[in-house]
Amino acid sequence: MLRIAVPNKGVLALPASQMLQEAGYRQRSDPKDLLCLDEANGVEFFYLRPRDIATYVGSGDLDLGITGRDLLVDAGSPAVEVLDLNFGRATIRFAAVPGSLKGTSPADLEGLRVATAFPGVMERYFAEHSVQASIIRLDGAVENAIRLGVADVVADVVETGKTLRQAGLDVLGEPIMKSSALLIRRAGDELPAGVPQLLRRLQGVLVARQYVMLAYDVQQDGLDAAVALTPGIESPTISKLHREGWFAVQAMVPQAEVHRIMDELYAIGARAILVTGIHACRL
Ligand SMILES: Nc1ncnc2c1ncn2[C@@H]1O[C@H](COP(=O)(O)OP(=O)(O)OP(=O)(O)O)[C@@H](O)[C@H]1O
Ligand SMILES: O=P(O)(O)OC[C@H]1O[C@H](OP(=O)(O)OP(=O)(O)O)[C@H](O)[C@@H]1O
Ligand SMILES: [Mg+2]
Repeated sequence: MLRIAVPNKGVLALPASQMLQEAGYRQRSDPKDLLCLDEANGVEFFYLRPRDIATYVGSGDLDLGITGRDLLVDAGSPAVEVLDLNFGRATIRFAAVPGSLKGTSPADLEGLRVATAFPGVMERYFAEHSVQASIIRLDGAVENAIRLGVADVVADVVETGKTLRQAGLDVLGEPIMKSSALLIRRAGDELPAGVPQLLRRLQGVLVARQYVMLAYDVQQDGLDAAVALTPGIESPTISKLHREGWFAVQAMVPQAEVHRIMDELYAIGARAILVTGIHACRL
């Protein structure tokens, strides 16, 4: 039985469970449940704080886990990324009252007090940049630390930047790190049986979310140009229409580009251009 840690609360909890469900796994029906057995797939899911997940996986007590890259680095536990799950995207950034620091380079933080919920990430960062700063470890609402006189600078999660703006702070310099939700496992261990199938399923969900299926009709003289616009993954499917000289084409295209591609197909004479979603796939 594969044992997998899933965030029980916070911003990663819902998208993690949704992704597992889309991959065909059973998930808890009650948000208070801390365990869910998916007997049919041979997996047991444990719902844990995302901050603790790397610890359980690094110790080998659980086979796999879903957590943020920043939380994995912060834990300093011997766990590594298996797959980027493409949700929970955020950055960790420095922020301060505008004009309160000498500059925005790492050296400008020398001797300052930095409040953060990511002390492990910050220790690594300061060691790499040979900067001596004092790290004030807080649990949350870190932006308040400057106003309250506890710190000169904060290092916190920034997604939209709204929280910082509302606190009257400006980001400083480049992001300290970019994070997203990852599937992680213990470093150095062989992958347990059942993991390759789980990976194929999750990759199937990632692809299904990023691609759509495009179908259209085009005449013989536009076919080469149309195929160049929609090369698909292997190659597009082309079938003859009943009407002489016309063809039907089907290909997967990236969702983000579908409207540009439809415009260009239309311009070269393609018609009856239809887009449909993909629910799941194995490539
Ligand atoms: N807007 C966001 N706020 C906080 N964390 C975010 C956000 N977007 C993505 N994340 C990621 O989510 C993870 C933090 O999840 P966690 O559940 O600990 O935070 P939370 O949702 O702020 O919960 P809590 O504040 O109750 O601890 C990190 O990996 C972080 O990078
Ligand atoms: O850039 P934004 O989109 O504003 O999001 C980032 C903010 O959201 C999170 O706070 P949360 O609401 O989880 O409170 P917390 O600080 O108590 O964890 C995070 O710690 C940042 O403060
Ligand atoms: Mg938070």
